[in-house]
Amino acid sequence: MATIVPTLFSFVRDTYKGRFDVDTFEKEVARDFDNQEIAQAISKYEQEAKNLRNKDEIRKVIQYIDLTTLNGDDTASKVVALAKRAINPIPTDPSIHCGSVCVYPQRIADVKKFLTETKQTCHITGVAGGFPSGQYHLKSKVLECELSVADGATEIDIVISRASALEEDWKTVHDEVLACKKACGSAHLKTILATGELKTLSNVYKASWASMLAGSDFIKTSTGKESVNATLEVAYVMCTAVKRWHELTGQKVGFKPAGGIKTVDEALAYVALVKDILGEQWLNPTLFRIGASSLLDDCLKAL
Ligand SMILES: O=C[C@H](O)COP(=O)(O)O
Repeated sequence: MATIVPTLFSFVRDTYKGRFDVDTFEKEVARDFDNQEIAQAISKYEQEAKNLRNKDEIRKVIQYIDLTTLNGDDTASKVVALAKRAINPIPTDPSIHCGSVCVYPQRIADVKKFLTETKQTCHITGVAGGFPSGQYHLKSKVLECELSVADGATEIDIVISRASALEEDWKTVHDEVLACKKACGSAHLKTILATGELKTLSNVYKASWASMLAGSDFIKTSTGKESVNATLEVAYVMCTAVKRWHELTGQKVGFKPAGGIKTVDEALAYVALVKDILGEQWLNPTLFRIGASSLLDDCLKAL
């Protein structure tokens, strides 16, 4: 029975793939969150982070990192230096690699060229689809995904339309993610909810659900450009949605907190949260990443 139920749900999901039924969606996402319960869970995760702080866990954190630079003054030499760091973040231990190197679309080809010339491998994440605001025509979002994959990105981080989310137009949120998913081909799609702009936890849950329905391989909290980025509170809500999705479909969607995570202690609190809500099986770079530009520095200091 345990295996039949996910199979049946997978059948239902696949039958309706690409179609968004508003009534079914509203029924599934109608739920409240108990702020007190979330606050208690968060203080437990912060406490557990202190217990987790050891060299083995820090090495694991390094492997979760999507090592990021997303600046207007990024150049080929800067992203190549970052890729070298992502491939060998601990100079004395060549067995450890970051999850990926994460750059703007115009810099993807620079990283790809370096990897080809040096015969090295590393996942390349390209932010695309109107990153960071999402305030662009769908055609250009889709084109950006296609061009990024053509340049060598193996993973694409897109943003949802916050305008549509705030207008409760979840069908448009879903349909845009679906269009980008198709444009990504075999590249993994991580969908950024930009939770700091979604106003309510209920919207965070709905945005998570619409993104997973549209085929996202990961859901990600933030771009790093909002005034409020990753928080344990939104992580709790997003992982609850990922858990529910897994119960219904048998599919494991990844989770990526990103933006403002700078210290080992902060990163380990997310590790404790994922372990508690989704289980140990999520704690590997296939299902858990941390988007961060400076976290690696603190990890190396702590080793
Ligand atoms: O996706 C990754 C974020 O943009 C990184 O944000 P951060 O610079 O605050 O670490």
